[in-house]
Amino acid sequence: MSQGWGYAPENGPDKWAEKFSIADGPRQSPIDICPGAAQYEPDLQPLILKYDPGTSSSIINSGYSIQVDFADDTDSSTLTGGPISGTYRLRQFHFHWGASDDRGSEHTVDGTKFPAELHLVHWNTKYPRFAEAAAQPDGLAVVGVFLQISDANPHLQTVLDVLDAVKTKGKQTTFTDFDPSILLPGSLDYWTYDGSLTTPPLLESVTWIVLKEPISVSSDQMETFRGLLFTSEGEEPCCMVDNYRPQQALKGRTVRASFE
Ligand SMILES: Clc1ccc(Cc2nnn[n-]2)cc1
Ligand SMILES: [Zn+2]
Repeated sequence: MSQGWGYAPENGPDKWAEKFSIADGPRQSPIDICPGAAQYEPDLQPLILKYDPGTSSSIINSGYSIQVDFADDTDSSTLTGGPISGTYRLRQFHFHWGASDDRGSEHTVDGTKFPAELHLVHWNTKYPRFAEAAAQPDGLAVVGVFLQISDANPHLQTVLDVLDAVKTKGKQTTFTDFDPSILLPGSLDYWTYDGSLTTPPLLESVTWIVLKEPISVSSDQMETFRGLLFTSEGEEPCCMVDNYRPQQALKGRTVRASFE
C-alpha cells in the first residue's frame, strides 16, 4: 500500500493490515449480527439521544464518505443510557454504501447486506477531546442505522440535496440547523458489542450500538450517494461507492440485544 489507504484493490480493506496491524485484532468491526445468537439483556437501558440542531456545522467530502460535523465543545448533542455509562458527545455522522442496492452496509444481519449504513459517532466526555477518547477502549460509541430500499426518505433528502456542492474530495459547505434525530427509525431497539473503527486507524475503542429497525431510502436516492467522488477536483474521477469494510471475525465476542 504505497499511497494512503482506501477502498480500491491496491489499498483497500485486504491491504490495511500492512500498515495497521490492529486490523487483525481481537475486537474488529464490522461483524455479521446473528439475532438468534444475540444475548437478550433486560438490564440494558433505552438509548437516550438528545441532539441540538444548532450544533451541526458543516458537510464535507472526506474522500472516504460524506460526513456532517457537529460542534462538540459542549454537551448540546449527546448519547446517554443504552449500554454505555456517562455522557458521549456527537462528533459527526457519515454513511457507507455500495455500487448497487445489493450491498453497502458494514454490519450485516444473518448475512443480509443493506444498501447503506448510517454511523453517528460519539465520544466519551470522561476524556478531554475526541482524539484522546478515540484511543481508549471505552472512548467512542457509534450508533449504526441500516438503510433499506423503500419509499424515498424526505429527511435523508435534506442531506442529499447538498451533495452537488461536495462532489469531490476535500470540498465542504456549511450545513447548519440540522437535527440528526430525524434520520432515526421509530424504534431504538438495538444490538450492542465491543468493536472498532471500521477504517484506519481501526482503533478498538468503539461500543457499537446497531439499531434493529432500518430507515427507508429509494433507489434514486442511492444513486445520489453514488454520484460522489473519492477523488479531488482535477484528478481522474473515481466514483465513491463500496466504501465499506467486510465483516470481521467475532473472536469470542458476545452480541447483546436490548429486545427479546
Ligand atoms: Cl473520526 C472517525 C474515524 C473513522 C470512522 C470510520 C468508521 N468507524 N466506524 N464506523 N465508521 C468514523 C469516524
Ligand atoms: Zn462509519
